[in-house]
Amino acid sequence: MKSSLVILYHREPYDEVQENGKTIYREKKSPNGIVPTLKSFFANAESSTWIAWKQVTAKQQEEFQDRVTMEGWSDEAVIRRIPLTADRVRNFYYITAKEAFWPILHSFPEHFTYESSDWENFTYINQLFAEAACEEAAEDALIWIHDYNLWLTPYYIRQKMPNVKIAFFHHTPFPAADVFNILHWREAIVDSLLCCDLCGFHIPRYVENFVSAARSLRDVELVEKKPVPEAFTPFGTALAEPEMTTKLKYQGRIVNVDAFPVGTNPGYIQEMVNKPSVQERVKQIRDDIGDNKLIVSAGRVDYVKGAREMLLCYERLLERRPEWQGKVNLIMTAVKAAAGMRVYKTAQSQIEQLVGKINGRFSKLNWTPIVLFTEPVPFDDLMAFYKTADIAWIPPLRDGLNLVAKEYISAHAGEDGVLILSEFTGSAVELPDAVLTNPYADKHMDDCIDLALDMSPDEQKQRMTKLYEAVRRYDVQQWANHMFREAKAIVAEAEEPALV
Ligand SMILES: Nc1ncnc2c1ncn2[C@@H]1O[C@H](COP(=O)(O)OP(=O)(O)O[C@H]2O[C@H](CO)[C@@H](O)[C@H](O)[C@H]2O)[C@@H](O)[C@H]1O
Ligand SMILES: O=P(O)(O)OC[C@H](O)CO
Repeated sequence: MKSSLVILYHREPYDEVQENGKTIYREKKSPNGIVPTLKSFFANAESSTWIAWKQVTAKQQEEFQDRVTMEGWSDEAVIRRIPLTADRVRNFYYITAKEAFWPILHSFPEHFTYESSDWENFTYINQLFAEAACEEAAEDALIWIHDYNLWLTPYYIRQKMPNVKIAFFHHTPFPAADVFNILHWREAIVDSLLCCDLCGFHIPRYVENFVSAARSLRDVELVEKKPVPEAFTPFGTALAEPEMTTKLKYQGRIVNVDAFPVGTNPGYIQEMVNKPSVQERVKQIRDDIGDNKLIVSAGRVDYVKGAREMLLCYERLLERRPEWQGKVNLIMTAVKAAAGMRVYKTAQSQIEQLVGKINGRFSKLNWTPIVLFTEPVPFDDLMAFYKTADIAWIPPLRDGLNLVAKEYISAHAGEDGVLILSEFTGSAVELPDAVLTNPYADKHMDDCIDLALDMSPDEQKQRMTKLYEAVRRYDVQQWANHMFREAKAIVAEAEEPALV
């Protein structure tokens, strides 16, 4: 049976492990916010397919099962796997995506490496995804593609299925045109994105960046521009935009562009936080640290995440305000996206060295300033950290959105807590009641941690109530609904008789 919804995301929605000679599918452990987001509505969807790659050996390839279903999910939710050799995965994901595209997307051109990239392999794998999508999709299906790893799939799909609906969502930032255009393959990428019916981004700034990149390379007509929706800050912060393009025209086709930031699931997070096992963990942590202030900083190891800037600021805090020595604890998670990525080695050793230095310098027999986790933390523990923490410190130099901010807010349900959030995360333009910080400015970082540590319970509640409202108003279901609504509107638009 063909699917009415086909999702393309490069990762599979589960970890496949062998236990006692049997294949077991387990919840993913990696610190990736996209898989749980997509899974939350895919698992119950009717006639849907998720397409991902799967690394295989030559032997595994012989008896490879390309379509699987998950226990507890709808039988009509199928996972279609594309078998790839280790070499292809390495060149596609570890190198071309992470060493060439990632630094450009996050405006770190100094990390961009052209020589090692394998564009041919990238194109080939994108073609495989496109072919699989066309095999799975019904004529009137919606094909929803996620992230830059699959930048070229819209082009190949459009060639085979000229009338199918294609939507693309960017989970990362989209950089300014002068940074994007460093990519040698920029025309092919833009041509492919212009084959979509809808190109979605987290925030208006990324939409505008995409539009200016597209217009710098192709003769694209700007059809419609509007003031940004109320949910976004229109001015006054680093990523604010007052207006946003909503429609482009290229080679006779309309390309809708839009900003709809991914949401979290506040109800589920509340349920998790209130579980007896999590409550017990919260109590344990509190018993361990007493009245100390607890700061949590959760995320993956990445030079874009601002871990170095945060650690240096924390060190300055302990120097500047020695009264906090022994009175504050920082729990930090810095987990690799996948094992063996050379691009993150420096970032990881920098974090480990700095943590070692700060702990070595300030620890007392009964107090260690930082506890660092470099392995994935079980979800229950993460929830307990969020709930216990007086402060969540989220300092990225760049981040598409940042779901940890929304998860922390949800865990506190508008009651208490302080969120320090970098202005360079997409979520900053949705969450103006956070303590917005500029991780490029030491003094500003210092002022923000002081403000957070000294904030009165009244001010905490006032800010967190508004933050919780924002997170609940636009949760993960709203995000998916937004997308499906737009897809429907596209059909209606296409079916409207032409004006004569
Ligand atoms: N130590 C740990 N162990 C286990 N899990 C952990 C963990 N630390 C964090 N996590 C979890 O991992 C997720 C990370 O979320 P992010 O928003 O940072 O997304 P991510 O970087 O995967 O991807 C991208 O997609 C998302 C969603 O679109 C964007 O917010 C983001 O900017 C973009 O890079 C969170 O859900 C968090 O709970
Ligand atoms: O590195 P991954 O596989 O966790 O994926 C990265 C996301 O797609 C970033 O937006």
